[in-house]
Amino acid sequence: MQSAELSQDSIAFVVEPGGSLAAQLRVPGDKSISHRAIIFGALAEGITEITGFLEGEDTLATLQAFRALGVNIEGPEEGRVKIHGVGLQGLQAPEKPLYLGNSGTSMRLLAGLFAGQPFDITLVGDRSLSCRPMGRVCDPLAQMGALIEATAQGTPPLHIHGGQSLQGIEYAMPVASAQVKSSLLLAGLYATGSTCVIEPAPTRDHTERMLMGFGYPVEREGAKVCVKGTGVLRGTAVEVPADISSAAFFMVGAAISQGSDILLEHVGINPTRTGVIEILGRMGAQIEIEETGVVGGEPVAAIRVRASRLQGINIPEELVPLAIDEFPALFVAAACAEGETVLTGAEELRVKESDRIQVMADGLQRLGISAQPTPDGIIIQGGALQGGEVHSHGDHRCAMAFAMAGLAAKDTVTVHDCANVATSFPGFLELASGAGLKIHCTG
Ligand SMILES: O=C(O)C1=C[C@@H](OP(=O)(O)O)[C@@H](O)[C@H](O)C1
Ligand SMILES: C=C(OP(=O)(O)O)C(=O)O
Repeated sequence: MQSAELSQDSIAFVVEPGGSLAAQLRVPGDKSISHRAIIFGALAEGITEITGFLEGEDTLATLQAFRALGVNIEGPEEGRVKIHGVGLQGLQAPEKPLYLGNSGTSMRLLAGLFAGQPFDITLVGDRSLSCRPMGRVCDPLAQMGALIEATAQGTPPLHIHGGQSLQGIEYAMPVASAQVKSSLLLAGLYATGSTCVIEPAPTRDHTERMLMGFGYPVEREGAKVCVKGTGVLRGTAVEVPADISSAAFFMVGAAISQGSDILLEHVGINPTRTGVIEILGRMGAQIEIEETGVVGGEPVAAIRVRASRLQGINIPEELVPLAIDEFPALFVAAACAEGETVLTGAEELRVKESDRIQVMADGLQRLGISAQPTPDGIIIQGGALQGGEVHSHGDHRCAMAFAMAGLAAKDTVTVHDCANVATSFPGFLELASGAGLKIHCTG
């Protein structure tokens, strides 16, 4: 698991100009849903069978964490995972600290779950995860009675002291974060009374949907979602749709390159995730959506995107949480659009796997685009992309966004530090190259 970190800086993507995307393809499984399927499958009574599981480093970190807690998990094999659930009280103390790699979702969700266990656990991460803020979960968890120590800066490692009795709280989140919401709901499974989270804006609701899919009661009233610590999870089948966050690179790539026409199959289009479709649509992208059903409580669709003439826009702030992971790709769309694109209200992007505003602004500038970072967003003037060397700073989403920029660039684009693409999108290079991106890898 640590090999990606050690090999960082050594893997670069090289994208030659002149490519376009023409293919019908399915990107890997949804990362958020895959994490949650492992967590709830482990906590359920009986067997859970997952199909379409994302075999990326982040979700494998969650899977390994539960193996270390004594849960028997078979697979993954071609996206199939079988979990022998141990029930809410069945986890066992791990022998050593749990390494969660690059995965903020694993660290924050598991902090909530482990706050309610009878034993101590330490959670550690890679260099990037070790710089990310954990106070946003540790503070409200402490209000519930949890005992968690972080560094003086509020960053990992987290030392979680077991054996605390948790009480439900009503918590109004200062940031719109599905990770914080989910962390508290997980702690709420072990708390007395109701645990309620109030969202300042809608965030992805996979936790709520999946809890209900496992037969656990969840109450929602407007912006407030509550659980009580008296339920039971029942093992079930979970089919994971393709990840709209991974599909987003192909949507943008097709929109910005002449002659492109791409069909993305079986993509999850949960309305709390579709900001990227809305934003690209407002920019003038030719997008067709054909809803094809509902799997595991999540709507899915085939998404077709063709080469488009994009216009710069002011991105409405209410769309920010609904497209939070897609902004690196959307910045590339903005760089290829006519006129100015302005993003505000997105300071959260500064505390992801990298400071995504700065990293993308630096890279786009190196490719000849005017990209002006602001404290909570960016102002991008569309223009002619040149070739050049850019750095992803170990951030998978920045790496894949820059790779797609190569479709519209006049010359070769080299993207450094791409090993972490495997955290969310194993096989990206092969899939993108098969679709028509002239990409290869060095190192
Ligand atoms: O709950 C989740 O699965 C996620 C929530 C989002 O983070 P925040 O909750 O910090 O916005 C997102 O950026 C992350 O990739 C996955
Ligand atoms: C922010 C992301 O993930 P995480 O917070 O789980 O590291 C992401 O995948 O873009």
